[in-house]
Amino acid sequence: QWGGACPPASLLHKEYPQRYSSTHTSSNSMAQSIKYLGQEEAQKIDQELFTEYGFSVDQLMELAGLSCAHAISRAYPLSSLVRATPSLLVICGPGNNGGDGLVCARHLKLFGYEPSILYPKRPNKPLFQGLTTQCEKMDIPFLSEMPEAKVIDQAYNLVIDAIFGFSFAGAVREPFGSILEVLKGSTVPVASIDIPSGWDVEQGSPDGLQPDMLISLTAPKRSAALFRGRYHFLGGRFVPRSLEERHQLHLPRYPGTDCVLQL
Ligand SMILES: NC(=O)C1=CN([C@@H]2O[C@H](COP(=O)(O)OP(=O)(O)OC[C@H]3O[C@@H](n4cnc5c(N)ncnc54)[C@H](OP(=O)(O)O)[C@@H]3O)[C@@H](O)[C@H]2O)[C@@H](O)CC1
Ligand SMILES: [K+]
Repeated sequence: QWGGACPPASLLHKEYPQRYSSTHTSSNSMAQSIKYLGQEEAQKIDQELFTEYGFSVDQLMELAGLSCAHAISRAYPLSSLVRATPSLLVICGPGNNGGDGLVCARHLKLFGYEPSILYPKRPNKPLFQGLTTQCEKMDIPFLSEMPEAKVIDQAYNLVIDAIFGFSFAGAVREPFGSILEVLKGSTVPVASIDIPSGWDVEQGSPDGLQPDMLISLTAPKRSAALFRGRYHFLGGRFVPRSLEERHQLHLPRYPGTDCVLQL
């Protein structure tokens, strides 16, 4: 099922009723196709948000990370956790996906969870240094190394995968290759931010990580059509309508004031 050059077209679109749309020209009962983005288009939209629309990275990262925390607390409410403490392991990579993970960890702490962070490759930029300090000041522990799979199984309710996002390419380099191998050997559910890490953004990965949850930011990427976990959420409710229309994203309408939506 993964071997072709591209996932079958039938997998790239899903039908969603436009229940909350007030401006769409079709009737409320008509279904609309959400677009699954290629890597280049995802990066182009990202750039347009900054250059044309005047957003800053930290603004969108805050909204993205906040929406991930909301989605996670919907799928795994505190009352549903199996361990005695509401412990979470958040693994952050070297790019903006890792930044989303730091923001998400901070909000989850405010929601009552007990996150710990593994952040093995830290960019030397004020944005990431600030996000790290905020987590430290909120008593979120930073681990010095990746725990073994059996330790993860005993200690944590959920792993949040904020290792790679839509700029990932090529074979996974260390230390992330070993980290992903450990995760594959663990039985704790994984919630992936934007892309299951290690997956090709468009083609997925047949023997890669198989997360229980995927939170697609802005719009799902093509590989999301191959996601087989229980929870697929859309987050990042910051896309201006004109940008959505230019790229024909056909986003489903978020309910009320919610910043996430289950697909
Ligand atoms: N508009 C939106 O939707 C918004 C999106 N946002 C978020 O940003 C994410 C995209 O962020 P991004 O562009 O910084 O890329 P991302 O994938 O995190 O990291 C790339 C880094 O990983 C590394 N690396 C790459 N390949 C590798 C390999 N094979 N093996 C090992 N390492 C590898 C490489 O680092 P290097 O090793 O070169 O230092 C590179 O710098 C997006 O998915 C979403 O989560 C929100 O924050 C804001 C609004
Ligand atoms: K990820």
